[in-house]
Amino acid sequence: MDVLALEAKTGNAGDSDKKSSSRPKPKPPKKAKRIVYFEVEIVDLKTKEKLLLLDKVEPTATVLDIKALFHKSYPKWYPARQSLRLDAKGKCLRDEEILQTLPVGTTASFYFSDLGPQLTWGTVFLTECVGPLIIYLMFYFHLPFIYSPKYDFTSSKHWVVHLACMCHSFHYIKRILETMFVHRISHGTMPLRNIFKNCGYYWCTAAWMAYYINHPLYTTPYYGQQQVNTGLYIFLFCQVGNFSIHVALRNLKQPGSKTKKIPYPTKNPFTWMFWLVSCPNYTYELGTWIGFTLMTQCVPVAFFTIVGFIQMTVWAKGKHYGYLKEYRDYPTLRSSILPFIL
Ligand SMILES: CCCCCCCCCCCCCCC/C=C/C(=O)SCCNC(=O)CCNC(=O)[C@H](O)C(C)(C)COP(=O)(O)OP(=O)(O)OC[C@H]1O[C@@H](n2cnc3c(N)ncnc32)[C@H](O)[C@@H]1OP(=O)(O)O
Ligand SMILES: NC(=O)C1=CN([C@@H]2O[C@H](COP(=O)(O)OP(=O)(O)OC[C@H]3O[C@@H](n4cnc5c(N)ncnc54)[C@H](OP(=O)(O)O)[C@@H]3O)[C@@H](O)[C@H]2O)C=CC1
Repeated sequence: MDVLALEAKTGNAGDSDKKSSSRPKPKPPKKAKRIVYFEVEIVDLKTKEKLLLLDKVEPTATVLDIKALFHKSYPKWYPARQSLRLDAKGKCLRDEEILQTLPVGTTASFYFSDLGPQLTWGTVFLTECVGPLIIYLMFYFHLPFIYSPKYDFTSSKHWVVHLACMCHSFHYIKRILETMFVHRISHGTMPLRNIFKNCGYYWCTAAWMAYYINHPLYTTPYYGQQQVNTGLYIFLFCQVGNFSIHVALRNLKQPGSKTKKIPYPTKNPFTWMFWLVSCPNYTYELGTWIGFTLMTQCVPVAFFTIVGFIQMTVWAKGKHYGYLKEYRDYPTLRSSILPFIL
């Protein structure tokens, strides 16, 4: 059907200057344009066993189309679970790549590997953020069986404890809303194991932080109100900064698009950090937790800040080197996460 449609277009274009002649000349017979179909072989990456041979694949088929055809023969491997590569040691092909633009002849071999069970990104983000929100509040309200029974449902006498609860809740509500309304995430899914890693980290550290901050014997910061206020200002400043970067990153993509671009500062001064670092959202996230550590003066919060910083540094470096590799005109002043340092 595609062939016919193509021919009809070509035929019409040629006819346009013949319209002026009084006696219509007989049309030349249409030349059938031959589609060169591809033969696609799918081989198991580990065992090198041939799993499937697709013998008449359209050249315009995408990697996702091939995954769908493979899924028909192997129902347990739905497309999001499949990784296809051209080279056993190469990178996974992206779903939107087109067969005829790949560096293959008309016979293509793909190496298949199973990525394991997958979850949507939204599910993971929401689960990892709703948990800390609820867990923290359970400690804040002194639910039974957490502290001594005489403290059940009592309220702390320290203003900083209430402020910390507001800040913590605000942070996770912001992340939930951003997941729902701001981020345009391009990966459809991520490995199921991530939910255990991420939720284990977020939920356990939230409980650990909340236990100490809301403890009836909690000691307020050493430098008093001045320290709390400084921490609060840093926290709020960085929350606005982090949100501004998320909006700037969102605006780089059209809805539904997966195309990434070099992010640049916008009119919003909080995005000017893009002059100095590749991932200012991580820089602001770090600042948020430094502010919270200062405000609460609590060791588990400092631990959470350090682990998050290490993880974000690893990701930021990966993204930074990815930008440098992909874009020759990438701004050279930028570091990964900490201006001029890291
Ligand atoms: C008191 C108690 C304290 C407890 C403390 C515990 C401490 C433990 C420390 C743990 C720290 C954890 C910190 C987590 C902080 C989380 C913060 C967040 O909320 S961020 C938001 C959530 N984001 C993430 O979780 C990021 C997850 N992303 C990924 O994992 C990867 O992006 C990806 C695996 C989904 C894709 O990787 P990518 O680099 O984009 O793709 P590549 O093509 O380069 O592939 C690399 C490698 O991964 C394999 N892969 C790709 N896609 C998948 C997939 N969907 N499922 C499974 N595997 C996938 C691919 O095949 C490659 O494998 P390889 O063998 O190298 O070929
Ligand atoms: N406290 C902690 O320990 C941690 C907290 N976080 C928080 O979670 C937030 C989200 O984290 P994470 O998902 O890793 O952030 P990313 O910066 O990887 O992604 C955020 C969004 O921006 C998009 N994006 C990123 N770069 C580009 C680009 N060049 N062009 C177009 N779109 C782009 C992403 O799309 P795509 O899907 O295409 O990548 C995604 O939708 C962080 O900003 C931070 O606030 C994150 C890690 C650890």
